[in-house]
Amino acid sequence: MPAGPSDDDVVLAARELYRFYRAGEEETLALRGVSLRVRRGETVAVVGPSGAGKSTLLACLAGLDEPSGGEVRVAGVRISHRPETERARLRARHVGVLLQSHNLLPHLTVRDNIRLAQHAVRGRPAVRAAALLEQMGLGRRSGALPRQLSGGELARAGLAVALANSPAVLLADEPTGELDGVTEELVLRMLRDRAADGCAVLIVTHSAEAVRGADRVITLDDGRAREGHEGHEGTAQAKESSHVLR
Ligand SMILES: Nc1ncnc2c1ncn2[C@@H]1O[C@H](COP(=O)(O)OP(=O)(O)OP(=O)(O)O)[C@@H](O)[C@H]1O
Repeated sequence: MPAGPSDDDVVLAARELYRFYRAGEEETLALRGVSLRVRRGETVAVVGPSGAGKSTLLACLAGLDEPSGGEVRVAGVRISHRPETERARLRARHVGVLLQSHNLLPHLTVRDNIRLAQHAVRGRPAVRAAALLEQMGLGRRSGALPRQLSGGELARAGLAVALANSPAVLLADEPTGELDGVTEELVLRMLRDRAADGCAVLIVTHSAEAVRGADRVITLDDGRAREGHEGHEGTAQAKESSHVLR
C-alpha cells in the first residue's frame, strides 16, 4: 500500500484478521479477513448484527484474544502473536479497554481501580485519579466499591479506568449500552474530548447517537467488514474490508 502523508498518524492497524473458533463439532469463522486503520484523533464506530464478530474483533484489537491469522499493530508496535504477558504489557502502555463487564476489580474502590491501571505506566505523567473522577461526575463516589455503584456510575467508572493510562487507542464495547440519555451524553462527550486530545477511538455500538458522532462507521457482517452504514453513509458507498484500510 502506498504510504500517504498521514500514515504516521495511524495508531491502530489491523491487517487481514481471521478468528476461527472450534467448540466440539462446531466450527465458526468469526472474522474473515478484517482490515482497518484508525488515526490519531479519529473516532470509528463499529456496527453490525448480533454474532457478526464485533466483540471478537475488539478483543483481537486489544490483544485480549489472538487472531488465528493476520496482524494487529498499536502505536506502531505489533501486539498480536505474542505471549499473553507481553500483550498485557503493551495494552497497559498503549490501549484503554472498556468492556461490557466494566473492567473493574470488585474488591478495589473506584479510586484504587484507576491507580492500578496507572501503575503499569511509568515515566509518563498520569492523569490524576481525582481529576478523572471529577470529569466523570464521580468525585463523591471514588471510595465506593463497584457493587455499591449504580449502572450508570459503573459505566462511567469503567470508562475512567480505561482512560487512566492516557491511552493512544481507546477501544470500547457498547460504552453507552444501558445508560439513560444524560449519562450517554456525558460518556460520548468524554470520548469526543479524548479524540480531540489525539486519542484514536474505536467503539462497538448500537447507539444512533454514538454513530452520528463518529468520523467513520464500519459495518461488520458475518465476519466481514465494510466501510459505511445504512442510514449513515449509505450502502451504495460501502466497500469491502480490504479497502477499509484507508
Ligand atoms: N469463545 C467462543 N467459542 C466459540 N464460538 C464463539 C466464541 N466467541 C464467539 N463465538 C462465535 O463467533 C461469532 C461472533 O461472535 P461475537 O461475540 O464476536 O459477535 P458480536 O457481533 O459481538 O455479537 P453481539 O452483538 O451479539 O455481542 C458468533 O457466531 C459466536 O457464536
